[in-house]
Amino acid sequence: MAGPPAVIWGREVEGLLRYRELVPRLEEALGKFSSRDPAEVIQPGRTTVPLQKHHGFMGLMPTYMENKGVLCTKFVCFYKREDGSNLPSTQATVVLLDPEYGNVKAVMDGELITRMRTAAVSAISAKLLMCPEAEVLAILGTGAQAMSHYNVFTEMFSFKEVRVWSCKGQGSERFCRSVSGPVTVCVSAEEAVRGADVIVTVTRCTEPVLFGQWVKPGAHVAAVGACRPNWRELDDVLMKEAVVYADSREGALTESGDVILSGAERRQPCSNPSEWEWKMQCPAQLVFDQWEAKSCKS
Ligand SMILES: NC(=O)C1=CN([C@@H]2O[C@H](COP(=O)(O)OP(=O)(O)OC[C@H]3O[C@@H](n4cnc5c(N)ncnc54)[C@H](O)[C@@H]3O)[C@@H](O)[C@H]2O)C=CC1
Ligand SMILES: O=C(O)C1=NCCCC1
Repeated sequence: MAGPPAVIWGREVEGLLRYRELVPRLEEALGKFSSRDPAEVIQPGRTTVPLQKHHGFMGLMPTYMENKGVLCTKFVCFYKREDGSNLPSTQATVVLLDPEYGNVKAVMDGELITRMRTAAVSAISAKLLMCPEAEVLAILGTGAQAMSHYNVFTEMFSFKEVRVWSCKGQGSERFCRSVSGPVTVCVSAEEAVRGADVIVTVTRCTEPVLFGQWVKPGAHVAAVGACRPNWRELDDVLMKEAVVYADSREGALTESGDVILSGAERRQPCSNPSEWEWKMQCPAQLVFDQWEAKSCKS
């Protein structure tokens, strides 16, 4: 009989995860996912259950990597409510199973894993797509994702300035206290993004906060927050002007309100894969993984 699963919670996860190890692992996993070889990665689109009464959703995210012998699933709950709760608006649990017998090997707190995984994937997209001379990073949002994005982007790249903005200044003070480097707090999203080389959108808004007319040509946008088909962070102008990339065409077309509602033109998969084999190209330059979007305005 299999022994009880290891339980890896909070601080223990914190002590184990480092971007310098996570980023190369994720790059490898993204490459395998893009190869569409079922022995490498099987990752169906996520199943999402609305928690209407609580203004939230539960997503079930299973993955199997046969060659690596990894079978796992994440359960993630995310909420839109503003009830003053101290609990994070995104909570997750990761369950690791033995693929041979199905017994549970480990149960892990997935909150930090979600924060770090998401930010690391945005940073990987920037590594591949942003202009190498990028100097200014702008982050829209000041919550958990904003902090993890600040951490990995400043660890991996040398920006001269990092700007941050949040709706009604919410959370800006806490953000500045929590991050370990310099940051400029902006009074409007426009002020934050004008002239920025890299823009990260990590808000919980459902209407556009980032407008194409503010974004400088060649800027790289990692649009993370609008992960429901009726949520937006980017306006139609940006979506139509940029070039859109996705590593899961299906995921982007099922979950990304920015892709679905903007009516951005869809082209056939490109035949010149870079390090990842991008599966979708649109006139705007946006990268979408199953749960997020990144863009580069051409
Ligand atoms: N693509 C992905 O893989 C992931 C996406 N997300 C999504 O990213 C977003 C941010 O997540 P967290 O940082 O964990 O949330 P959070 O609750 O910690 O932070 C949300 C931020 O958005 C701001 N905000 C809320 N309403 C706004 C509005 N109307 N306009 C502008 N700003 C507004 C808040 O002031 C706060 O700064 C959420 O929508 C979440 O669902 C989260 C994790 C992974
Ligand atoms: O982990 C993810 O992927 C999430 N996507 C949407 C919002 C919650 C977390």
